[in-house]
Amino acid sequence: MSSDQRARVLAEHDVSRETAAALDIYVEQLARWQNVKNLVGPATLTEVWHRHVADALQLLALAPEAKTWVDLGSGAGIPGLILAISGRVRSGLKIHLIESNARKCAFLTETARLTGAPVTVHNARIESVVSSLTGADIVCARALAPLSQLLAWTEPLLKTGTTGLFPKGRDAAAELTEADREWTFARDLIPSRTDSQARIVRVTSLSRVDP
Ligand SMILES: C[S@@+](CC[C@H](N)C(=O)[O-])C[C@H]1O[C@@H](n2cnc3c(N)ncnc32)[C@H](O)[C@@H]1O
Repeated sequence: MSSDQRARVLAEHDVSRETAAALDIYVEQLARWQNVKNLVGPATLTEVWHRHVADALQLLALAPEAKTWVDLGSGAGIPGLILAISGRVRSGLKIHLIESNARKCAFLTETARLTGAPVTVHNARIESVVSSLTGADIVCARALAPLSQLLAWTEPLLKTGTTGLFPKGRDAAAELTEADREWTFARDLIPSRTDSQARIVRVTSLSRVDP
């Protein structure tokens, strides 16, 4: 991992020294657990600041007032745990991390404890807990499922006022076309700051297309 990359990401996102220290703990933990638990694609570890930290931080800037977040399929905490570490000084911030894999949940719980990140880790399947989280300001998910599946999982939230922020790669347009067959929703396509081909799809006001 290059220290240039770290410095660039911290400067671009105006990260305080305290938050940088907490993000360092996250990166160290990721490397330590990766040796035995294989949490992220091994090739991405050398670019963790750009591929994972910066990719997550750009979401926080899109919803600066949001207090309650839900991150689906958190894996190694991307984006949810990184957001919680970075926003932990914001009063009232709470991020729910939903992850079905127990060893990933152990990583999330331990790293949240070490960094003071305000998270609740749900070692559960999305479909069994998401309905209990209505009222959240934001629901997000990276690298989990096509948009139509994300909308199906998050329907209870997105039809009751929650905003969806879904980072997508170059297939965003095709995923929107597919989702439009079943769903009606307002959307913005926000250019990603980490990949010129990628988009963050912001979704509000979801309802099912009338049969
Ligand atoms: C490809 S990984 C992506 C992890 C992370 N969001 C990222 O961007 O690196 C997808 C994660 O979602 C979890 N997952 C998949 N289906 C799930 C479900 N129905 N409920 C909860 N977690 C799920 C998997 O265990 C895995 O950790």
